[in-house]
Amino acid sequence: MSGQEPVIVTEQLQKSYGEVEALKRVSLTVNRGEIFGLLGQNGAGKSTLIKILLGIVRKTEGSATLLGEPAGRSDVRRRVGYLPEDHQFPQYHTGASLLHFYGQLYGMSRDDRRRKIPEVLETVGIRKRMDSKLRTYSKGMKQRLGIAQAIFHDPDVIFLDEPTDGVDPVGRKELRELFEKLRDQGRTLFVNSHLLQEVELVCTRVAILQRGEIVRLGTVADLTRQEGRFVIGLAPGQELPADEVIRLGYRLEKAGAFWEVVVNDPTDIDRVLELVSARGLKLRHLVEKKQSLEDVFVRETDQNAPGTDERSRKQRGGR
Ligand SMILES: Nc1ncnc2c1ncn2[C@@H]1O[C@H](COP(=O)(O)OP(=O)(O)OP(=O)(O)O)[C@@H](O)[C@H]1O
Repeated sequence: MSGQEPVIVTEQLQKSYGEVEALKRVSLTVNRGEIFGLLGQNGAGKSTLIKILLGIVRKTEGSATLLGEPAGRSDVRRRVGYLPEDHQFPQYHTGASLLHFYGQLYGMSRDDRRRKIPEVLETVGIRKRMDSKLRTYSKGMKQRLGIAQAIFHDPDVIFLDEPTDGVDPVGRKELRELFEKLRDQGRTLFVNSHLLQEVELVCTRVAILQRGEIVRLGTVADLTRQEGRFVIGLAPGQELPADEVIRLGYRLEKAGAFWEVVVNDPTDIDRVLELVSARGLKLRHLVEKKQSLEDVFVRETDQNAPGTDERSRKQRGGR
């Protein structure tokens, strides 16, 4: 059952590596049954946040709890799954032997492992290759195996760093469906991804981290809404009375068979609709315009911001 049961909570979380302030008073709550997306440029602090929650890195100030316990406690770690970015599993393993290895680490019995290995590999779509060596796996198959490793012990919270990296579009869709299934089972997913379209499709809420601070936090629907910008379509051959709409004080633009109307307050669209009705016109299409998550991200993250990672500046052309 999903609801308002906090699973990940950080309050005024701060982390410094010497002079570098990687996280500055980050307060965030993720509830049970959410697929939460963490976005940010290289060096924004995403990995630091995940590593503190996993108990790999120590916080400097503030608090971080996972499943109601201070982050990093060993009993909590057993209830957490983690897919690291750029994981390198030893090539001599097969898919099955790798999961035997991780299952042992998780304290699962031999019988349990034997029963669950084919099941979980079926779930991620690589069961047929369970006895092949990893050196024969494609990048997408390795990524699916990484996800199998992260969910093998039925964790309540799953951290996924770039989960669909190297997976083809059909595979990405299958993995999205898997993530939704895990969410429907009441698990909480915390996803770190550069693939903003992916995040937009699968995440319920997202946070944009910039230079250690959360600059935007909300549902994908809220972040991508363009308040007061509507697209209107009328029955074929009908024309919106542009002069009258402009006289109401709104902006109007024709876009193909549609009109884009910009009103001051979203409820003002009712006045345009009244006009449509009063002129005997037939409304066929009305939507509030959206922007992509990528647009929001690019606007929020100043590409030349000082303090972003040297590496990311180089990737952008050495500025
Ligand atoms: N062990 C460390 N010692 C010193 N500085 C560090 C260390 N780890 C991270 N940093 C710095 O902290 C800041 C945040 O880094 P972090 O790895 O958390 O960012 P990120 O958002 O995960 O980046 P990426 O998308 O490139 O993985 C960066 O300025 C980075 O250089």
